Amino acid sequence: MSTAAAQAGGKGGDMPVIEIENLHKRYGRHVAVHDVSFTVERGEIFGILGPNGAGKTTTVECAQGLRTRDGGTVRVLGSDPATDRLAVRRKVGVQLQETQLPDRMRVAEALDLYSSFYPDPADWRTLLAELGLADKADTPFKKLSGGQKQRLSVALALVGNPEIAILDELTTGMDPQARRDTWQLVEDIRARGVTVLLVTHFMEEAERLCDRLALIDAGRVVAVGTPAGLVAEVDAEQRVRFRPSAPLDDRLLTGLPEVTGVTRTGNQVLVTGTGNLLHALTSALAAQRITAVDLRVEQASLEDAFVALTGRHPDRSHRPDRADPTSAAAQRARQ
Ligand SMILES: Nc1ncnc2c1ncn2[C@@H]1O[C@H](COP(=O)(O)OP(=O)(O)OP(=O)(O)O)[C@@H](O)[C@H]1O
Repeated sequence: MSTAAAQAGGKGGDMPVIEIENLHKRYGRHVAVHDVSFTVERGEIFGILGPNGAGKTTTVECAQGLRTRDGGTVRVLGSDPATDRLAVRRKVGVQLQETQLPDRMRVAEALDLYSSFYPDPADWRTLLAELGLADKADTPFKKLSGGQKQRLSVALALVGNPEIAILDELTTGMDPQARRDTWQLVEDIRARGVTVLLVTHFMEEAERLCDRLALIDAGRVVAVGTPAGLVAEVDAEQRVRFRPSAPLDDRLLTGLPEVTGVTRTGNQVLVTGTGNLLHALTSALAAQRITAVDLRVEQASLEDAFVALTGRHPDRSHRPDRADPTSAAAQRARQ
């Protein structure tokens, strides 16, 4: 393990690398970020999770000094990005939502250019090899596949040897395999000793990658915690799914105090409830000599927690197509 990675492992005692307190940002009369506060510790993968338009990108853009905040305080590695933008930019690698390089620019040219912005750039050839792009140095940008473009954008974010990498919707538009490969990439970035601030609207991504996350909805932080901690905070219903081995009268189940609902799909029964649901259910079935075939207990997920906290599904409210002309990114590009 590198020294940086070893340092990254020790979270206790260090000052947070990012501190955001009561951040407020308006675009004209529209309040994009009402009140956002969270801190990111050195060496963690910290997620900002929320639906389309929640204010995630605005928040990280304020942290990078790309946007001027209207209220609150922001400290990144001890500096205020609003007044000390250069210091922040040198230490923070940014993978933009939609990296667009000139079509004909070759991978090596792009990396040379980005390297020239930093006082102590990484050896980009090593970086390319690590990202599986070693043989693409002479390839023009437009000839890269979607996944290769994404990896190049990660290389560009890392070429300045940053202490923090901000990754915004890194896996949007990827197929499941490419998404999994990219998750590995994010873990590799952290293993290099880089703190990762990850913006996402994918539950599974947040649950799988993030040490801690802030759930953001409509410009406000709804909760901050570990994925497991957030799930535990919400007293979500338990769900048990099975096929009865013999005809079953629903009233046998609905009569149990632990059961709050019974629904059927084909020959499958889904029982929701609280307390010691599984025990109550299997005992009641056993008394009727009925076996629960293919019995599955479904754990509450981060999605359940999000829905319980906000009443909304973060994935569903997100547009599938980032080229949507009404999208926040498109609006930003026009301004
Ligand atoms: N430049 C801008 N001018 C006006 N309104 C904007 C601008 N940028 C963002 N907004 C609005 O501010 C709100 C927050 O947008 P933001 O992009 O920060 O959200 P987000 O959570 O990152 O969503 P997305 O996934 O679409 O990027 C949205 O209502 C958006 O339409």
